[in-house]
Amino acid sequence: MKENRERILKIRDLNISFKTTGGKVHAVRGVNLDLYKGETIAIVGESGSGKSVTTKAVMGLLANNGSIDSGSIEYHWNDEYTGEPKTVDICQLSEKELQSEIRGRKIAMVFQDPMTSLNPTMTIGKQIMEPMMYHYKKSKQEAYAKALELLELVGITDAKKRMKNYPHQLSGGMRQRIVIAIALSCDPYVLICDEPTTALDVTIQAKILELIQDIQKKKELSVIYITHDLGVVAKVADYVNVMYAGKIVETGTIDEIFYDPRHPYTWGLLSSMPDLDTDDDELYTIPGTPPNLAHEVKGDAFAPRNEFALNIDLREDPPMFKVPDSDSHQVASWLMHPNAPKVDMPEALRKRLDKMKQKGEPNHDGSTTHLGS
Ligand SMILES: Nc1ncnc2c1ncn2[C@@H]1O[C@H](COP(=O)(O)OP(=O)(O)OP(=O)(O)O)[C@@H](O)[C@H]1O
Repeated sequence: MKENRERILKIRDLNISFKTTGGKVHAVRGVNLDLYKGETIAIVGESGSGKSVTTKAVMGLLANNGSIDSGSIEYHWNDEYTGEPKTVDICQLSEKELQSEIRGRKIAMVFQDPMTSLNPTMTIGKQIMEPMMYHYKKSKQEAYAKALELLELVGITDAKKRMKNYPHQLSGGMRQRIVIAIALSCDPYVLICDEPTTALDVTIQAKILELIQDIQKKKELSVIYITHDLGVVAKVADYVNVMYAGKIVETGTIDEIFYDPRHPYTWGLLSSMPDLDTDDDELYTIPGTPPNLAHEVKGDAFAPRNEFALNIDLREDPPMFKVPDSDSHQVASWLMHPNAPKVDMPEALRKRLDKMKQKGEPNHDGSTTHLGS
């Protein structure tokens, strides 16, 4: 772990619900999360686990039927002029403050499908320039010059010509580069990438991830990835947060989550991750389905799907247990209680993870060195 890490986001006990015709959906249940300057965290979990809702709350972008019932999302920064440390709770800001202070300017988001974030009727140039003119009151000339710079940064050649193009004239990979350029146009400190490569083919996916990593290094950005894809996580993340039914059930460094996972849900996710040696037919799927969050969850929400569930799981929600000898690894499972029976991860997964370790995966910095070295 790096010394003198500078915390930029601190989420504590965040609870979010949505009013629906089927009742109140408790989508995010007591989430704690930290993000430090220049670092990358990933939030992983099955569909509906609350990944997007959590990060949308960070942007102050919850749907109209949603509300933050309790908790805080502190954003920390140093004042541009005085250098003084400042803190704001994003949950307490008005829409106007969110628009002028946070969204785009301090925290920007890249969504899965570039076509949904680009305006099909507006040229690329205009779409990159507008936020700068709005947020920073840049003149047209300044915004134009910066837009060219940004297009270069995201690896788009012939930038002047591209500025005049409309989104449909570009390939999927190029469009995602444009979306990244727009996200970076107001020099945010945090970039949230929601499944940024899912809609792209595999070779383009790798290029976009590399691009985000390059830019991150150049600009000391902090990045949050939301993804189903543990392969993406392995390539990019420093820290991983595993989410299930609105809760973070395991958190740790990438090595801890990939080589020493403790939560049976994390075991399931890792077992169901495709790799080059696995025939798709052999892939494991976690049995059952996540709970309906419109109903109150009693005990551990994962218990009905957990072959290792204990009696207490049916009655009480487990707290976060610290894994001994680690400052970063925590697990919400009663199996971590000192009096719990000792349960090891499934043998097939152990073998799989050992094989990955031998191969030097996860290879999140793009190098060929083994982790932990
Ligand atoms: N506007 C809404 N109204 C009602 N329920 C909602 C709304 N938005 C999200 N939810 C519910 O909140 C829960 C968490 O959704 P969320 O989109 O955060 O999941 P996710 O982990 O990001 O899934 P995915 O990977 O599919 O995007 C789900 O049960 C979802 O149905």
